[in-house]
Amino acid sequence: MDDEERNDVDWTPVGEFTDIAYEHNDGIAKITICRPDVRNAFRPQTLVEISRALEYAREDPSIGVIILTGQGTKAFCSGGDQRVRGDTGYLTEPGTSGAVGRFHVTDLQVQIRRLPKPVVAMVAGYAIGGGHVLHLICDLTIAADNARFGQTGPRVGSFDGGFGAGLLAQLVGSKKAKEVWFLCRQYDATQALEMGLVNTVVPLADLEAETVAWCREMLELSPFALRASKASVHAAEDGLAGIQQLAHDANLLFYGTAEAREGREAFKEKRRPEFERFPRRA
Ligand SMILES: CC(C)(COP(=O)(O)OP(=O)(O)OC[C@H]1O[C@@H](n2cnc3c(N)ncnc32)[C@H](O)[C@@H]1OP(=O)(O)O)[C@@H](O)C(=O)NCCC(=O)NCCSC(=O)CCC(=O)c1ccccc1C(=O)O
Repeated sequence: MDDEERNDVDWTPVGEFTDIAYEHNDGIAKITICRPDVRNAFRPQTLVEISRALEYAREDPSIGVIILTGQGTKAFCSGGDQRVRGDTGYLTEPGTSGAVGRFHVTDLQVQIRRLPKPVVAMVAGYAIGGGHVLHLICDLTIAADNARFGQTGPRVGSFDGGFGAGLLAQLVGSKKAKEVWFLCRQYDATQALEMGLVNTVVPLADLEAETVAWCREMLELSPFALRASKASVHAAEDGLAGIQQLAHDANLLFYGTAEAREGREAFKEKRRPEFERFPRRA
């Protein structure tokens, strides 16, 4: 199978992008990093575009699940594009005197983590460095049998003390996470499955069909229960930010009750709310 032979679904492209493709089909959005010449390394533009696409998918009520992937079969993503790395972070206009860089990926990681719809990493080939962290952040990972995983930070002068270390340690244990970061080895798909890094490993030829099948299974389920399940898993892990997400989701539901509506209507009608009509539940 060559690089262009992975499409099993009749995807509809949406929007104008340079570094990614945004497509959808029947409730599923697919975001593809399209920089295969650099193993789908991301530059700031790539991350800004992924962020925009995630926002489209979030706001589109017909979308229930989002797939994040890389173009071709050689890589999901090889992390930050080292050619545009400057002394102040990653640069939007390298070579411009006084250009100030930053880590655009910081906000993107949080966006994926907080996104109230499941995000599935569909990994063929390398998920390396910041690309490995991207798959870690996704809610599920479906790996092709040619997938290879690893961090390279200490080799290239970088580290990720946020989700890249913490989430990894939660998934594979502290000793193994240190091994991943300290030795910068690569792990094949079978090892990744044994470590708990991925949900399943499938033949490369079946990757998209299998990922879409997982997505369709989720689309059969209650969207709000999926949203609350994601927030519930993160509630303890993400501290107050995790509790905030779950609590605000609970408030979303509360808004639909007669009790909450009474508060809103009483305010608008400039009268005392009649909360005594509602039970003080045991
Ligand atoms: C991914 C490889 C293992 C693939 O190897 P191989 O198949 O043999 O292909 P190559 O011949 O090596 O590569 C082909 C071609 O692509 C170019 N390329 C590959 N990766 C990158 C990259 N990341 N940036 C720029 N260019 C890349 C490569 O140079 C070749 O180009 P030619 O012109 O054809 O020579 C292997 O390629 C590899 O190991 N790549 C580097 C992986 C890496 O070190 N990535 C960067 C890690 S650091 C990072 O991702 C920063 C992320 C981040 O933003 C961050 C933010 C906040 C806190 C922490 C972090 C963090 O560090 O994660």
